[in-house]
Amino acid sequence: MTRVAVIGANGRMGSTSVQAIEDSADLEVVARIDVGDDLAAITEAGAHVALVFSTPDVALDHVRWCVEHGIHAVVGTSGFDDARVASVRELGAEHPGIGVLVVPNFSIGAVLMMKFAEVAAPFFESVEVIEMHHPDKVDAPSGTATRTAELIAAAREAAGSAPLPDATTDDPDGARGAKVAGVPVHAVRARGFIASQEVVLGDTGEILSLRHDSSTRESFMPGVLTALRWVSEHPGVTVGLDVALDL
Ligand SMILES: NC(=O)C1=CN([C@@H]2O[C@H](COP(=O)(O)OP(=O)(O)OC[C@H]3O[C@@H](n4cnc5c(N)ncnc54)[C@H](OP(=O)(O)O)[C@@H]3O)[C@@H](O)[C@H]2O)C=CC1
Ligand SMILES: O=C(O)C1=N[C@H](C(=O)O)C[C@H](O)C1
Repeated sequence: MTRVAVIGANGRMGSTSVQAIEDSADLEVVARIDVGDDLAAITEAGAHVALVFSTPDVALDHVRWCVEHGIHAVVGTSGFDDARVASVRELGAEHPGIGVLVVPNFSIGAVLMMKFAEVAAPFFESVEVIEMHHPDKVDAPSGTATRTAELIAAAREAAGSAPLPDATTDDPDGARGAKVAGVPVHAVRARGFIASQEVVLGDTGEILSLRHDSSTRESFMPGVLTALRWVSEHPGVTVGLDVALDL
């Protein structure tokens, strides 16, 4: 049995993950950490792997604590940007046996949507990302949208694509969205959504829409379990579930 500590265990994703881990045959929850709990409970419980679903303001501290204490970490918290990844990578060099897997989105469908967007991006003149989430989400744009925009930008740069066409000169209220790696990203927050994203690719006379919807948090659980099984066998810092899925 792989012994798992869940950090942010009382939250929406933490509590759903606790249930999924308990329902699996080969993983067990040995520590449930939330606000006010001492992280020492993780080592005292003999955890092998920590699943981090705490809030973006504290997740880096949690991951660093895990690496320093010889615990592999799967990071689900959003906002884990390049600077945070670099900080963990630097720390990880002092703990070479430890694996850290940062996963912007655990849903297999969302991972495929990001991959399809990366493949398609150089073939279209225009591309924009629209992400839609529940209004209790604290960060925008979503980690998924940020990762998607970065993958799109890298694919277009590698292919030598032209800049995205846009004649807008007057946009005092930011109606054209945030620019992530140069790609427009639009964030919707509305009751009824869990997590959705549409990548709109346009060229003369055609539009390709790549849309993914998670309507329950259970949609993330196969990816969470895959990541927990994968991480201890893969030392170093890895970004994206696509790597663990051999995509
Ligand atoms: N990678 C993926 O596929 C997915 C990622 N996410 C991301 O996961 C993160 C969590 O999302 P969600 O579960 O909806 O959010 P929640 O706010 O429901 O859960 C976060 C939990 O972390 C707790 N927490 C806050 N500070 C600490 C601390 N210092 N120590 C321990 N626990 C702490 C919170 O407690 P309290 O409420 O008391 O502050 C809360 O219980 C977000 O960044 C979200 O974007 C979400 C869905 C899928
Ligand atoms: O907060 C959420 O709910 C989600 N957060 C992640 C993100 O920011 O991309 C993953 C998913 O979109 C749900």
